[in-house]
Amino acid sequence: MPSRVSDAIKPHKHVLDFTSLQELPESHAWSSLDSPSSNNPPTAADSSVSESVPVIDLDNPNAQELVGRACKTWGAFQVMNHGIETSLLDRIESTGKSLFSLPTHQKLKAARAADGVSGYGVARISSFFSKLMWSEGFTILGSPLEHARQLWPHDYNHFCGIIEEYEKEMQKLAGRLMGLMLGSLGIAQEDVDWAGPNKEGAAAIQLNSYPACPDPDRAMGLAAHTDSTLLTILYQNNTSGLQVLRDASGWVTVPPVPGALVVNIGDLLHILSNGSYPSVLHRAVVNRTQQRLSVAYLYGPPSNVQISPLSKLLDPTHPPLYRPVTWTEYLGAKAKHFNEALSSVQLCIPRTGLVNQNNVENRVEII
Ligand SMILES: C=C1C[C@]23C[C@@]1(O)CC[C@H]2[C@@]12CCC[C@@](C)(C(=O)O1)[C@H]2[C@@H]3C(=O)O
Ligand SMILES: O=C(O)CCC(=O)C(=O)O
Ligand SMILES: [Fe+2]
Repeated sequence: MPSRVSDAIKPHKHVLDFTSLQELPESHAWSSLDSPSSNNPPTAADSSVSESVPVIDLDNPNAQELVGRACKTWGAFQVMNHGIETSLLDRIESTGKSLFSLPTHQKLKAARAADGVSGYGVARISSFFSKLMWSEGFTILGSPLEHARQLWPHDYNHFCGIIEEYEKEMQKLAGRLMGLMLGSLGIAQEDVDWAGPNKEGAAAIQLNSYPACPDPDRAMGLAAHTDSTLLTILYQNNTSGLQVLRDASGWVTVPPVPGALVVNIGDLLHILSNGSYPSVLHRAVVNRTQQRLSVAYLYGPPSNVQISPLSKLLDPTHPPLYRPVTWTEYLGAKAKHFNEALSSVQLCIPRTGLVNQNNVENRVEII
């Protein structure tokens, strides 16, 4: 076991053997100078907030209306009766745990390539910060087979089987949630050609592990970000850590609710809804005693589809606020501009807030 911080960091430029550390290394100690204020670790004031993200029963006949309200006001909610078997959630949790408990040298055999998306490594948003995050992740885009073979040369099918089943079930749930979200905007899912029944979106799975941390108040599990997705479905184990930013209340913890899944709005739904359903800034904080595990299902449109504000939501007083983008193009903008990506695809808005009513083509004009 390494006794010095430098030894614990050595195996790979940015991956720590977290278990060997008794104190927080400087490389992982966040202060207000290291990040914009919205990224600061929580303060005592944050935990005094009483409001919390809505928990919606999908069997409730008013589910669509409740989803719409949550999307408008929170950008996130939790769902119950979502149709995903508890045993599948248990299996994804335990396979995630077994992945992250492999020795560091073994995990590094499946390291994400510098120009790649899939594989093991630190949070990809790390490059935007001077300090490192107290977490490790494993991203799956497409088949996990090659990486699974490197992690478990004799037993890779077990992992691949669980991932395949998880993807299939999550794809169904994501389609159902898209239907509710579009319905709550007054739009039939069938009217959006790439979102109709039997159409499959694209998706990635992100397994996150946040080890117990010797100095949680100065560490950051995953810094504040929005997802580039239409929507993200997050399974979190029974340890809290996820927080969403609510303008009036600051950072609000999304407590683990047994059997529930967290849903959050990503930037592409923000664009599609012309800003009616804003993507939500969220982050993960860490704690002193327990490892936390989360699994994000990042759901987007088929990669070649151009996403732009839905025409039914537009009129001369509601001009399109964003230009069309594909998911691939938007991920490029995110990699370059990070949390400024959404503004990078924003169209000019009238300075007066008024639009020339005679402009029948919905072109935005500054008057
Ligand atoms: C499809 C994707 C969304 C994502 C980038 C990725 O290519 C795969 C990982 C995703 C993730 C998960 C953690 C937070 C996030 C911002 C990141 O750095 O990697 C998201 C990306 C995203 O939504 O932009
Ligand atoms: O672990 C969490 O609670 C958040 C994870 C997350 O935001 C992500 O993977 O995009
Ligand atoms: Fe996220």
